[in-house]
Amino acid sequence: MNSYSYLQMYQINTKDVKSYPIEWNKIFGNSNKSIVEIGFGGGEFLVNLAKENNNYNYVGIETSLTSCHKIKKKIFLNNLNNIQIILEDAKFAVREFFSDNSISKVIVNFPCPWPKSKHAKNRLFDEKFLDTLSSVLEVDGEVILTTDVWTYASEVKEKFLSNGCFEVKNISEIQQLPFKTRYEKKWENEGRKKYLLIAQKRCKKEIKRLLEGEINLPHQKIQKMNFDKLQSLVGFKKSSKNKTLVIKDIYAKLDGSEYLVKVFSEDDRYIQSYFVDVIKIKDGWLVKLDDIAKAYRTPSVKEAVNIIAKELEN
Ligand SMILES: C[S@@+](CC[C@H](N)C(=O)[O-])C[C@H]1O[C@@H](n2cnc3c(N)ncnc32)[C@H](O)[C@@H]1O
Repeated sequence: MNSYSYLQMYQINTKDVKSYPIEWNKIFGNSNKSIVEIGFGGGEFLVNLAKENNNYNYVGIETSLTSCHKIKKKIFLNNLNNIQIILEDAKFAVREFFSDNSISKVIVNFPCPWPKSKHAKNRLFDEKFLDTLSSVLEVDGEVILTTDVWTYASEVKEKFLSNGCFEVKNISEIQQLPFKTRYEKKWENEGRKKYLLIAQKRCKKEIKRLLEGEINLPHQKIQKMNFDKLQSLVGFKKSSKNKTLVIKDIYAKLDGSEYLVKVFSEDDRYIQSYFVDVIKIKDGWLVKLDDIAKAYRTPSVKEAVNIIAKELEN
């Protein structure tokens, strides 16, 4: 193996999964429960945890590609087979990729508290995410949060209490984490204190997932294309309660046999940008989600394919 081959390993390509939620026990080849770390940063905590206790499967979720590269190197150097990582927003990933009652612990070390109200939408622990946690954690499963901001710990505690499905077991100052993280060091150097909050699941809320079961490539066939409509699709916008889609642009193949429609869409605050392909076939046109620039087949993505087909049908 050359020195960078590990970059192809340990990461689930979540857009290529055949059905959701992901069957983690098949991936790990055992029946262990999962421990999930959100925002693992340099990966120090998750890698040491996985080294110490082999009775769990460990899944790390990050939005930073650099962090994913860093942890993969550590997993490889430690020869661990009990960690997989996901490059994705944790609010989406925890809800869509984990089944009910399947996680033992969710660990979050030093998340950004996003204190300004204009950034509130970036905060991890919102009402919907707490509902997700109540669903995916096993009974008595725990959320373990470490933060350097006391007001943040107190706010999150209040959110857990008002959710009604959690008992807050602990909220206190701690001296150190079992394994030091990069941000723990950083805040220690600045003389900041550390606080630990543990919330334990007591009951479960029903949640609605966007991706569930087998996900087929959305497609529609049309007999005859209205070429005037094709041009006017740019700028098309449709919004409903939890879905928005906007057609941004259209690219054509020189011989006119294929068009790529660039779409932005949003489901429940999860934004995706992708292409819908309109291709000439023997007896008409095929409108389908382009399978190269991958997108999750969420309700708004399926709707985009249907709307484009309907608008273009002559
Ligand atoms: C302040 S750093 C803490 C990193 C690490 N836990 C530590 O203690 O050193 C927060 C990390 O969370 C990640 N992050 C932020 N929002 C996220 C989200 N919605 N889903 C997954 N990771 C997220 C960031 O990329 C960043 O690496």
